[in-house]
Amino acid sequence: MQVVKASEMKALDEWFIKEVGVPAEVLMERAGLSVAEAIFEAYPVETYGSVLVVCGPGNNGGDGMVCARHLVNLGYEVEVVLLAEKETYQGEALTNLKVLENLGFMPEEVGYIVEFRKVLYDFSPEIMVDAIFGTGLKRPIEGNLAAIVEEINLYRETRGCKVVAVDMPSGVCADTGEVLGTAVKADLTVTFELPKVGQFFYPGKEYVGRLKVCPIGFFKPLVEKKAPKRYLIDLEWAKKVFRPRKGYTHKGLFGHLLVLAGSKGKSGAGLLSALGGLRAGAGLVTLASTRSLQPVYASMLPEALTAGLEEGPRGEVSYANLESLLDLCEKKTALVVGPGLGLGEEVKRLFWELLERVKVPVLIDADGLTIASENPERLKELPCPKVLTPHPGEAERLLKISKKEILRDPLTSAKRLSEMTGAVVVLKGPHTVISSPDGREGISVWDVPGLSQGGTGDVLSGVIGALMSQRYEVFEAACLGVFLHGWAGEKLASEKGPFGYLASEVANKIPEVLKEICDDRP
Ligand SMILES: NC(=O)C1=CN([C@@H]2O[C@H](COP(=O)(O)OP(=O)(O)OC[C@H]3O[C@@H](n4cnc5c(N)ncnc54)[C@H](O)[C@@H]3O)[C@@H](O)[C@H]2O)[C@H](O)CC1
Ligand SMILES: [K+]
Repeated sequence: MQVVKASEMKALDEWFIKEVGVPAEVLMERAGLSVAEAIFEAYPVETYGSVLVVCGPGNNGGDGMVCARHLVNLGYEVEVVLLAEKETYQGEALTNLKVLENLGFMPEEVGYIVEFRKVLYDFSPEIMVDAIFGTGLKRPIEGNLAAIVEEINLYRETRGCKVVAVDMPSGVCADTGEVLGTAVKADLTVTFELPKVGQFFYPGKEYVGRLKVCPIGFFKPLVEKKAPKRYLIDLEWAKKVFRPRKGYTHKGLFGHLLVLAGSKGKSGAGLLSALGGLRAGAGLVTLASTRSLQPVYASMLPEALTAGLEEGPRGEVSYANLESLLDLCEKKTALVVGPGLGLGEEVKRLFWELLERVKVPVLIDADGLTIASENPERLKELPCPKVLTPHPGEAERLLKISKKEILRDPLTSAKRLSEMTGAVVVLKGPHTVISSPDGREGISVWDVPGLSQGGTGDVLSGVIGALMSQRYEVFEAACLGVFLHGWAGEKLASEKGPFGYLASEVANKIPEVLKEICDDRP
């Protein structure tokens, strides 16, 4: 399923109306009806009999008006208030206002908070429908409208009223998830045709409640073609991309991942990366590090091959290893560089000269990203396909913008970094985003707080590296790796608790996730 921004949805809307010829009234009718049906399913009329529909000045309000009359048909007691003067309504919203009036509804204009409060507390609804703003929100909500939004939230808080948002919780930016001024806190958001980017990112995500995506009459094959190549990385997406294993197989078919990692005092990261690689199905994993770490790695992870390299100052791999490392890369099908690698001058020189000459896909993580951040544009000149897996702090150093700005709009930040480096960028966080230089984007369906702890990023680098070594196309390898890793974390959270599980447990959970993808195939 694709995920859209306001302008992209509007373009799709206009195209279906103007080019394909679906009347706007039909779309609004389907939209309003889908909200009424979602309410009927979630909040049975026997328990939640009365509904106050709060309509804004535009088509979001129009959806609310359609919803109102369908709720009456479903048995609810319904009142409608307009937060704009009747004269302001146009197009299909005006059509539906007139329909309401012809049906005997007398929607009250309540532009002021005192008027709104009077209607609200006289009627005391069990449900409120937020049809104030949708994807047309242009600026922060202020003045009386803000006071009304706050009153809706207070009433919901104190009276246990259920709030159902039409398309977007009013006040949440559909493109970023920012709260513009203030926002309605919904229990359920019914959005149309495709989910909106802002429904996945904080703080807006907290206002969405349960998200339900409802078709309103677009033609699916054309939507997939016309909508942007920004995908929700969920089980449906993963099942399409994942390649189950046939009967006859041998390890050579599943690639050989080389992990270049580790230095004195920073040994765990390499181990976790290699473990992630093995758990995600790499045929072979070689963990290359300093000679002094090699026996440690060999004893702790016997399933991995190990390579001991010359040790330079600071207990890091020395520059002298360049040629032997290039030989080591010969028969490999993917490379992970960076976990615990160190930041000494020799490592930096080795990092750049190695990557200028390897041809296999390379994933750069951790210290590799710190080294790259000294000259991120230089990454673009590297011949190999690249994946970067920064967390917001590493992205801050690479993009030279604040973490706050990065988190304000993760998708745009990841896109900028991808354009700058020519790499697929995995910007980690709640709903990790993935951006490819060719414009494709992914938003992970997983929001797993327990994954934000030391070592889980190392595991992810190995998981994605393993998929790259199995010859998945790098964008798909990145998205699929993020999906598997997130699902493993989600499972641990539901089995063990919200946090406290170990990075190695996340790696060890991957096979169970792979099984479910295979079992679950249609
Ligand atoms: N294909 C679809 O997805 C369909 C969506 N529908 C609904 O249409 C809205 C978008 O409608 P639009 O008229 O463009 O905007 P809104 O109703 O969201 O906003 C109304 C209007 O409000 C003004 N405005 C914006 N911000 C503020 C502010 N802070 N304060 C005051 N006024 C503000 C601005 O002029 C807006 O135009 C979509 O969400 C769906 O609910 C269709 O009904 C069916 C097809
Ligand atoms: K709304």
